[in-house]
Amino acid sequence: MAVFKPENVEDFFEIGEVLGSGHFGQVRQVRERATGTCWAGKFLKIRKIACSRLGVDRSSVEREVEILQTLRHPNIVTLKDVFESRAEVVLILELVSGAELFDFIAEKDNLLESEAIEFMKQILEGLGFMHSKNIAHFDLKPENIMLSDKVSPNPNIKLIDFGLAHCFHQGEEYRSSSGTPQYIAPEVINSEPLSTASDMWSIGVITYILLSGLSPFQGETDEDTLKNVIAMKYEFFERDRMTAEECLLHPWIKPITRKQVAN
Ligand SMILES: COc1cc(-c2ccc3ncc(-c4cccc([C@@H](O)NCCN(C)C)c4)n3n2)ccc1O
Repeated sequence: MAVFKPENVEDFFEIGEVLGSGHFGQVRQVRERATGTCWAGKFLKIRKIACSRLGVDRSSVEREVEILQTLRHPNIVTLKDVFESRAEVVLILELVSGAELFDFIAEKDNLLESEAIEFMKQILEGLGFMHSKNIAHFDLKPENIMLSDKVSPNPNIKLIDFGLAHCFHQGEEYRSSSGTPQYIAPEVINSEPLSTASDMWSIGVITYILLSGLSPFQGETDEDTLKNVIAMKYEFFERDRMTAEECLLHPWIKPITRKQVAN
Protein backbone atom coordinates (compact mmCIF):
# COMPACT_ATOMS: atom_id res chain seq x y z
CA MET A 1 0.00 0.00 0.00
CA ALA A 2 1.37 3.43 -0.99
CA VAL A 3 2.32 5.65 1.96
CA PHE A 4 1.60 9.37 1.66
CA LYS A 5 2.89 12.18 3.88
CA PRO A 6 1.09 11.86 7.24
CA GLU A 7 1.60 15.53 8.09
CA ASN A 8 -1.37 17.90 8.14
CA VAL A 9 -1.49 19.58 4.72
CA GLU A 10 -2.47 22.88 6.38
CA ASP A 11 0.88 22.98 8.19
CA PHE A 12 2.48 23.47 4.75
CA PHE A 13 -0.26 25.05 2.60
CA GLU A 14 -2.84 27.78 3.10
CA ILE A 15 -6.12 26.45 1.67
CA GLY A 16 -7.74 28.86 -0.82
CA GLU A 17 -10.75 29.09 -3.14
CA VAL A 18 -12.56 26.16 -4.69
CA LEU A 19 -11.55 25.83 -8.35
CA GLY A 20 -13.83 22.92 -9.14
CA SER A 21 -15.61 19.95 -7.63
CA GLY A 22 -16.98 16.57 -8.58
CA HIS A 23 -17.87 13.14 -7.22
CA PHE A 24 -14.22 12.82 -6.18
CA GLY A 25 -14.27 15.87 -3.91
CA GLN A 26 -12.85 19.33 -4.59
CA VAL A 27 -9.93 21.03 -6.33
CA ARG A 28 -8.83 24.13 -4.40
CA GLN A 29 -6.09 26.67 -4.93
CA VAL A 30 -3.48 26.26 -2.17
CA ARG A 31 -0.55 28.56 -1.28
CA GLU A 32 2.74 27.00 -0.14
CA ARG A 33 3.64 28.70 3.16
CA ALA A 34 7.42 28.35 2.68
CA THR A 35 7.59 29.87 -0.83
CA GLY A 36 4.30 31.69 -1.50
CA THR A 37 3.87 29.54 -4.63
CA CYS A 38 0.29 28.63 -5.57
CA TRP A 39 -0.63 25.05 -6.40
CA ALA A 40 -3.84 23.08 -7.00
CA GLY A 41 -4.93 20.76 -4.20
CA LYS A 42 -7.18 17.85 -5.17
CA PHE A 43 -8.98 16.98 -1.91
CA LEU A 44 -10.26 13.40 -1.96
CA LYS A 45 -12.56 11.85 0.63
CA ILE A 46 -11.53 8.22 1.06
CA ARG A 47 -14.40 5.73 1.10
CA LYS A 48 -14.39 3.90 4.46
CA ILE A 49 -17.25 1.47 3.64
CA ALA A 50 -16.93 -0.44 0.35
CA CYS A 51 -20.59 0.00 -0.64
CA SER A 52 -20.67 3.71 0.21
CA ARG A 53 -21.44 6.04 -2.71
CA LEU A 54 -19.56 8.89 -1.06
CA GLY A 55 -15.84 9.36 -1.60
CA VAL A 56 -13.37 7.31 -3.61
CA ASP A 57 -11.57 4.02 -3.01
CA ARG A 58 -8.04 4.44 -1.72
CA SER A 59 -6.91 1.99 -4.42
CA SER A 60 -8.11 4.36 -7.16
CA VAL A 61 -6.20 7.23 -5.52
CA GLU A 62 -3.06 5.08 -5.38
CA ARG A 63 -3.56 4.28 -9.09
CA GLU A 64 -3.89 7.95 -10.05
CA VAL A 65 -0.83 8.91 -7.96
CA GLU A 66 1.25 6.14 -9.55
CA ILE A 67 0.17 7.27 -13.03
CA LEU A 68 0.84 10.97 -12.33
CA GLN A 69 4.29 10.10 -10.93
CA THR A 70 5.04 8.37 -14.26
CA LEU A 71 3.96 11.33 -16.41
CA ARG A 72 6.36 14.24 -16.89
CA HIS A 73 5.34 16.22 -20.03
CA PRO A 74 4.71 19.92 -20.86
CA ASN A 75 1.09 19.16 -21.80
CA ILE A 76 0.27 17.07 -18.72
CA VAL A 77 -0.24 18.54 -15.25
CA THR A 78 2.49 17.52 -12.80
CA LEU A 79 2.14 16.06 -9.30
CA LYS A 80 4.24 17.68 -6.55
CA ASP A 81 3.22 15.90 -3.33
CA VAL A 82 0.58 13.76 -1.62
CA PHE A 83 -0.70 14.15 1.96
CA GLU A 84 -3.03 11.85 3.88
CA SER A 85 -4.79 12.42 7.20
CA ARG A 86 -7.78 10.59 8.61
CA ALA A 87 -10.16 9.94 5.71
CA GLU A 88 -8.73 12.48 3.27
CA VAL A 89 -5.94 12.37 0.69
CA VAL A 90 -4.69 15.63 -0.85
CA LEU A 91 -2.82 15.66 -4.16
CA ILE A 92 -0.66 18.79 -4.56
CA LEU A 93 -0.53 19.53 -8.28
CA GLU A 94 0.84 22.15 -10.68
CA LEU A 95 -1.77 24.95 -10.74
CA VAL A 96 -3.36 25.41 -14.16
CA SER A 97 -4.63 28.96 -13.98
CA GLY A 98 -6.05 29.33 -17.49
CA ALA A 99 -9.60 28.48 -18.55
CA GLU A 100 -10.98 25.18 -19.76
CA LEU A 101 -10.20 25.05 -23.52
CA PHE A 102 -13.78 25.39 -24.66
CA ASP A 103 -14.49 28.33 -22.33
CA PHE A 104 -11.43 30.06 -23.82
CA ILE A 105 -12.74 29.43 -27.32
CA ALA A 106 -16.29 30.49 -26.38
CA GLU A 107 -14.93 33.90 -25.33
CA LYS A 108 -13.32 34.44 -28.75
CA ASP A 109 -15.33 35.80 -31.72
CA ASN A 110 -13.92 33.01 -33.87
CA LEU A 111 -11.22 30.35 -33.81
CA LEU A 112 -8.73 30.24 -36.69
CA GLU A 113 -8.06 26.81 -38.17
CA SER A 114 -4.37 27.39 -37.39
CA GLU A 115 -5.32 27.90 -33.72
CA ALA A 116 -7.41 24.73 -33.72
CA ILE A 117 -4.48 22.82 -35.25
CA GLU A 118 -2.10 24.15 -32.55
CA PHE A 119 -4.50 23.13 -29.77
CA MET A 120 -5.01 19.64 -31.26
CA LYS A 121 -1.23 19.26 -31.74
CA GLN A 122 -0.57 19.93 -28.06
CA ILE A 123 -3.42 17.67 -26.91
CA LEU A 124 -2.05 14.88 -29.13
CA GLU A 125 1.51 15.43 -27.88
CA GLY A 126 0.42 15.03 -24.27
CA LEU A 127 -1.80 12.06 -25.10
CA GLY A 128 0.87 10.46 -27.32
CA PHE A 129 3.28 10.61 -24.38
CA MET A 130 0.70 8.94 -22.10
CA HIS A 131 0.04 6.22 -24.68
CA SER A 132 3.80 5.64 -25.13
CA LYS A 133 3.74 4.64 -21.42
CA ASN A 134 0.70 2.37 -22.04
CA ILE A 135 -1.46 4.77 -20.02
CA ALA A 136 -4.96 5.70 -21.24
CA HIS A 137 -6.81 8.77 -19.88
CA PHE A 138 -10.38 7.38 -20.35
CA ASP A 139 -12.03 10.74 -19.54
CA LEU A 140 -10.85 13.04 -22.32
CA LYS A 141 -13.36 15.86 -22.75
CA PRO A 142 -13.23 19.68 -23.06
CA GLU A 143 -13.54 20.20 -19.28
CA ASN A 144 -10.34 18.19 -18.76
CA ILE A 145 -8.35 20.14 -21.35
CA MET A 146 -7.17 23.39 -19.80
CA LEU A 147 -4.93 26.31 -20.75
CA SER A 148 -1.81 26.98 -18.69
CA ASP A 149 -2.61 30.62 -17.98
CA LYS A 150 -4.97 33.50 -18.73
CA VAL A 151 -2.48 36.02 -20.16
CA SER A 152 -0.19 34.27 -22.66
CA PRO A 153 -1.14 34.89 -26.34
CA ASN A 154 -0.14 31.28 -27.01
CA PRO A 155 -1.17 29.37 -23.88
CA ASN A 156 -0.06 25.78 -23.34
CA ILE A 157 -2.54 22.95 -23.20
CA LYS A 158 -2.59 20.96 -19.94
CA LEU A 159 -4.41 17.64 -19.62
CA ILE A 160 -5.99 17.19 -16.18
CA ASP A 161 -8.28 14.75 -14.30
CA PHE A 162 -6.64 11.33 -14.20
CA GLY A 163 -9.27 9.78 -11.94
CA LEU A 164 -10.24 7.22 -14.62
CA ALA A 165 -6.76 6.77 -16.13
CA HIS A 166 -5.38 3.22 -16.43
CA CYS A 167 -1.91 1.78 -17.03
CA PHE A 168 -2.05 -1.35 -19.20
CA HIS A 169 0.24 -4.28 -18.43
CA GLN A 170 1.32 -6.93 -20.99
CA GLY A 171 -1.52 -9.28 -21.92
CA GLU A 172 -3.99 -7.58 -19.56
CA GLU A 173 -7.68 -7.18 -20.55
CA TYR A 174 -9.37 -4.08 -19.06
CA ARG A 175 -13.05 -3.13 -19.21
CA SER A 176 -14.80 -0.10 -17.71
CA SER A 177 -18.16 1.57 -18.23
CA SER A 178 -17.04 4.94 -16.80
CA GLY A 179 -16.76 8.14 -18.77
CA THR A 180 -18.90 10.92 -20.22
CA PRO A 181 -21.55 9.82 -22.78
CA GLN A 182 -20.78 12.48 -25.42
CA TYR A 183 -17.10 11.43 -25.58
CA ILE A 184 -16.92 7.70 -24.79
CA ALA A 185 -16.12 5.11 -27.46
CA PRO A 186 -18.57 2.35 -28.54
CA GLU A 187 -16.39 -0.33 -26.89
CA VAL A 188 -16.91 1.37 -23.51
CA ILE A 189 -20.70 1.30 -23.94
CA ASN A 190 -20.58 -2.32 -25.15
CA SER A 191 -18.39 -3.39 -22.17
CA GLU A 192 -15.73 -4.67 -24.57
CA PRO A 193 -11.97 -4.72 -23.78
CA LEU A 194 -10.53 -1.19 -23.83
CA SER A 195 -7.22 0.21 -25.01
CA THR A 196 -5.55 3.54 -25.66
CA ALA A 197 -7.60 3.61 -28.91
CA SER A 198 -10.63 4.49 -26.76
CA ASP A 199 -8.96 7.86 -26.11
CA MET A 200 -8.62 8.38 -29.87
CA TRP A 201 -12.40 8.14 -30.25
CA SER A 202 -12.72 10.96 -27.69
CA ILE A 203 -10.10 12.96 -29.63
CA GLY A 204 -12.26 12.56 -32.73
CA VAL A 205 -15.32 13.92 -30.92
CA ILE A 206 -13.33 16.83 -29.45
CA THR A 207 -11.87 17.69 -32.89
CA TYR A 208 -15.36 17.58 -34.45
CA ILE A 209 -16.69 19.99 -31.79
CA LEU A 210 -13.62 22.25 -32.05
CA LEU A 211 -14.12 22.67 -35.82
CA SER A 212 -17.92 22.65 -36.08
CA GLY A 213 -19.21 23.81 -32.69
CA LEU A 214 -21.57 20.82 -32.71
CA SER A 215 -21.43 17.66 -30.55
CA PRO A 216 -21.78 14.72 -33.00
CA PHE A 217 -23.63 12.23 -30.78
CA GLN A 218 -25.38 14.41 -28.18
CA GLY A 219 -29.03 13.47 -27.62
CA GLU A 220 -31.79 14.82 -25.41
CA THR A 221 -30.68 12.49 -22.60
CA ASP A 222 -27.54 10.51 -21.73
CA GLU A 223 -29.41 7.38 -22.82
CA ASP A 224 -30.13 8.91 -26.25
CA THR A 225 -26.49 10.00 -26.54
CA LEU A 226 -25.23 6.47 -25.81
CA LYS A 227 -27.68 5.06 -28.38
CA ASN A 228 -26.37 7.55 -30.96
CA VAL A 229 -22.77 6.50 -30.29
CA ILE A 230 -23.44 2.79 -30.88
CA ALA A 231 -25.92 3.36 -33.76
CA MET A 232 -22.84 3.70 -36.02
CA LYS A 233 -24.62 6.17 -38.38
CA TYR A 234 -21.37 7.21 -40.00
CA GLU A 235 -18.87 5.98 -42.60
CA PHE A 236 -15.10 6.24 -42.35
CA PHE A 237 -12.70 5.69 -45.25
CA GLU A 238 -10.08 4.44 -42.81
CA ARG A 239 -11.12 1.30 -40.94
CA ASP A 240 -8.74 1.61 -38.00
CA ARG A 241 -8.51 4.57 -35.65
CA MET A 242 -5.27 6.50 -35.97
CA THR A 243 -2.93 6.57 -32.99
CA ALA A 244 -1.90 9.90 -31.45
CA GLU A 245 1.52 9.55 -33.09
CA GLU A 246 -0.08 8.92 -36.52
CA CYS A 247 -2.35 11.96 -36.02
CA LEU A 248 0.70 14.15 -35.35
CA LEU A 249 2.08 13.10 -38.76
CA HIS A 250 -1.23 13.81 -40.57
CA PRO A 251 -0.92 16.65 -43.16
CA TRP A 252 -3.63 18.63 -41.32
CA ILE A 253 -1.34 18.87 -38.34
CA LYS A 254 2.12 18.42 -39.87
CA PRO A 255 2.13 20.33 -43.20
CA ILE A 256 4.13 18.55 -45.90
CA THR A 257 4.73 21.47 -48.29
CA ARG A 258 5.45 25.20 -47.89
CA LYS A 259 2.15 25.81 -49.76
CA GLN A 260 0.29 23.94 -47.00
CA VAL A 261 2.11 26.00 -44.38
CA ALA A 262 1.15 29.22 -46.20
CA ASN A 263 -2.56 28.36 -46.09
C1 LIG B 1 -10.27 16.76 -11.08
O1 LIG B 1 -9.18 15.85 -11.09
C2 LIG B 1 -7.92 16.37 -11.33
C3 LIG B 1 -7.64 17.72 -11.41
C4 LIG B 1 -6.32 18.12 -11.63
C5 LIG B 1 -6.00 19.54 -11.70
C6 LIG B 1 -4.67 19.95 -11.66
C7 LIG B 1 -4.37 21.29 -11.71
C8 LIG B 1 -5.42 22.18 -11.80
N1 LIG B 1 -5.43 23.53 -11.84
C9 LIG B 1 -6.72 23.93 -11.92
C10 LIG B 1 -7.53 22.81 -11.92
C11 LIG B 1 -8.96 22.81 -12.00
C12 LIG B 1 -9.66 24.00 -12.24
C13 LIG B 1 -11.05 23.98 -12.34
C14 LIG B 1 -11.77 22.78 -12.21
C15 LIG B 1 -11.05 21.62 -11.95
C16 LIG B 1 -11.78 20.30 -11.81
O2 LIG B 1 -12.45 20.23 -10.57
N2 LIG B 1 -12.75 20.09 -12.88
C17 LIG B 1 -12.16 19.53 -14.01
C18 LIG B 1 -13.29 18.88 -14.79
N3 LIG B 1 -13.44 17.47 -14.49
C19 LIG B 1 -13.77 17.21 -13.05
C20 LIG B 1 -14.53 16.98 -15.32
C21 LIG B 1 -9.67 21.63 -11.86
N4 LIG B 1 -6.71 21.73 -11.83
N5 LIG B 1 -7.02 20.43 -11.78
C22 LIG B 1 -5.31 17.17 -11.78
C23 LIG B 1 -5.61 15.82 -11.69
C24 LIG B 1 -6.90 15.43 -11.46
O3 LIG B 1 -7.23 14.08 -11.35
